[in-house]
Amino acid sequence: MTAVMTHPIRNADGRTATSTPASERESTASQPTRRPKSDRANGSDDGSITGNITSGVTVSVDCPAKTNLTLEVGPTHAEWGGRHELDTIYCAVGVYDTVTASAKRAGTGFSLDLAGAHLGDLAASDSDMRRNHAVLALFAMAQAAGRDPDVALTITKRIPVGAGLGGGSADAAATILAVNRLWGLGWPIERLRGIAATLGADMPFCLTGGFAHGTGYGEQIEDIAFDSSAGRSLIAQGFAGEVLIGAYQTQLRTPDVYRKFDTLSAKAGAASANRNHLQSAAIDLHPRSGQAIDAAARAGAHHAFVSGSGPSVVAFVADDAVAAKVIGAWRGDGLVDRIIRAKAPAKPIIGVRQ
Ligand SMILES: C[C@](O)(CO)[C@H](O)COP(=O)(O)OP(=O)(O)OC[C@H]1O[C@@H](n2ccc(N)nc2=O)[C@H](O)[C@@H]1O
Ligand SMILES: Nc1ncnc2c1ncn2[C@@H]1O[C@H](COP(=O)(O)OP(=O)(O)OP(=O)(O)O)[C@@H](O)[C@H]1O
Repeated sequence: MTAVMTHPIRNADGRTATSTPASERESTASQPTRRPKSDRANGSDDGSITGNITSGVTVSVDCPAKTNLTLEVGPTHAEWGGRHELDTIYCAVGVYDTVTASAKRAGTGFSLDLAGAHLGDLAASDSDMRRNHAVLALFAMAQAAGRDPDVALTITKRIPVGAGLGGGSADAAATILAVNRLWGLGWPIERLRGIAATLGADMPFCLTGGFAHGTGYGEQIEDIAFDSSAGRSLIAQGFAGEVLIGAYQTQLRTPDVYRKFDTLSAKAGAASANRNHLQSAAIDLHPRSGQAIDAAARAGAHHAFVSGSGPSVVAFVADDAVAAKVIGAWRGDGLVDRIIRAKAPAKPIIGVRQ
């Protein structure tokens, strides 16, 4: 489904919606795991080039999904809106949403065109495009830059929605990177992270991807270079290479999973034994995720766990033979609804075309 929503900022009534023909939906669905083509020739990954390059330019950002290789959940903090203290190792996984941004005529506001075969609750008729994470990111950038958000955004979604894979955060991060380039702002990544942190815990990480250590409520990011000792250690432990994502039609709401975590922790009175402290809560809410983890482990996956707040399951596999066994187990017993193959760790890719 493709929805086109137009919200001129000075005239909030201009809202239209259209449907995409089935043939187009299929073509989107047929390439969910392919690494997108990119044009890296125009600058670095952080979008840090300067100059006024708005007119006739389309900036395209392919932003990967995220998972958490470890996720330790601490106490809540009132000053973070009741969010929990976290200590996490983020890893970007190479299933990419593509966000494009191009300038619109001054004063005409933004538009959002959303495409993809698996849009989850974004496809609901009452879904408010003004609350889309990409649009919130556009507005935050416009406010910070003192500009009107006269930008046409398109999002091709491949990251499952409400799946614990940070899809909304990826789209917001992609929008921030795209607008930084489109408007020729050339702001460094630290400044972009500050803006992203006002929007969500995962968004600062999604600006750069790869591996990173996250603290605070998840927004304090320390990159882990692949060739650092921490990066080499993660790779040696098997947290790199081929990844299988077991995805579901069911979405889990992140606040519900944290709430369940709080309830379970209060009952158990002890920290979780899992690398992902939210895993038991996600499995409690969605038992098939637990069955898929067990099956992947039996089939020989290096690591299999709930991704973030779930319900998706991520399995790192050493080679095609193990991948085939995991896929066979998942399909044979109907333990997941959809399987996506990807590589990790991944990085956002920025392209510019005239
Ligand atoms: C589960 C993770 O994806 C792991 O990286 C994140 O903790 C959630 O990231 P996110 O969706 O970007 O989080 P936010 O949009 O900031 O918060 C959504 C909701 O998740 C819960 N939340 C999130 C982050 C955090 N450190 N503690 C929380 O309790 C809160 O209920 C919050 O209202
Ligand atoms: N661009 C977007 N992509 C996906 N979801 C979005 C987007 N904008 C808003 N949302 C809403 O955000 C909610 C969470 O979707 P998302 O795919 O980001 O989940 P998630 O990966 O579980 O999030 P996280 O793990 O970061 O908490 C959904 O209910 C969805 O409607």
